[in-house]
Amino acid sequence: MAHNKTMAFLLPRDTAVVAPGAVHVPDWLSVDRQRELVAACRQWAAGPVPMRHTRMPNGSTMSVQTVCLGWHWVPYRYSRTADDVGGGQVAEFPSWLAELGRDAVEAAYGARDESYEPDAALINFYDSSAKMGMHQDREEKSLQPVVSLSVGDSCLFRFGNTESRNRPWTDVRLESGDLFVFGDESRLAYHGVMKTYPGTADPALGLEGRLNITLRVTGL
Ligand SMILES: O=C(O)CCC(=O)C(=O)O
Ligand SMILES: [Fe+2]
Repeated sequence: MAHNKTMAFLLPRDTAVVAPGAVHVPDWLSVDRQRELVAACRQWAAGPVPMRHTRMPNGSTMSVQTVCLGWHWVPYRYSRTADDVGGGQVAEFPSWLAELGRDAVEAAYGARDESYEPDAALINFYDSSAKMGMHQDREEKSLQPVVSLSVGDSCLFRFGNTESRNRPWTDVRLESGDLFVFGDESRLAYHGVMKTYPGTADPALGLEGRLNITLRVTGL
């Protein structure tokens, strides 16, 4: 009762193992790093392949807008050229981003793995109404962990199980600067973004909406 709920944002959030191999590391990225990522995402979104709403096999489009690095993802495969958006060559996967991925895996699992070499990134932009349904990241031939970085508006991230898109799941609020890594037994767990919380981003980021960057090892 004495606890003042309105002050809850001042409390540091703890690292949490959400499921075996699935780790949430709050506030992992410094604000400077977040600003650098926002700038990088703006560049990637500008080309050579433009950011777009991915078209699904049934003809609908995703509410999220996406641009890829290294390999272009279309449901449900990777390719080197963006055949659904002009056919351009996908931008290179930068070595600094792979290094950030190794740092992320180390932060989540407590052990460094120099052999972790992500070669594909999906840059997702969520406007105030965008979300992403429960799905598995399973187009990769490798079961190396997926690294997820969040910048901008907070979101309600749902992390489920490997069997189906249904319960049990754990709801996690991902905030700007948070890291989420899922590998090992959780690598093929269903997950999704139920909603974002518009206007929760730090104004210092100069970003309206939410950016999420996932790093993957395609094994291709
Ligand atoms: O935006 C997120 O936090 C998750 C993105 C995601 O699951 C994906 O790109 O496959
Ligand atoms: Fe995913």
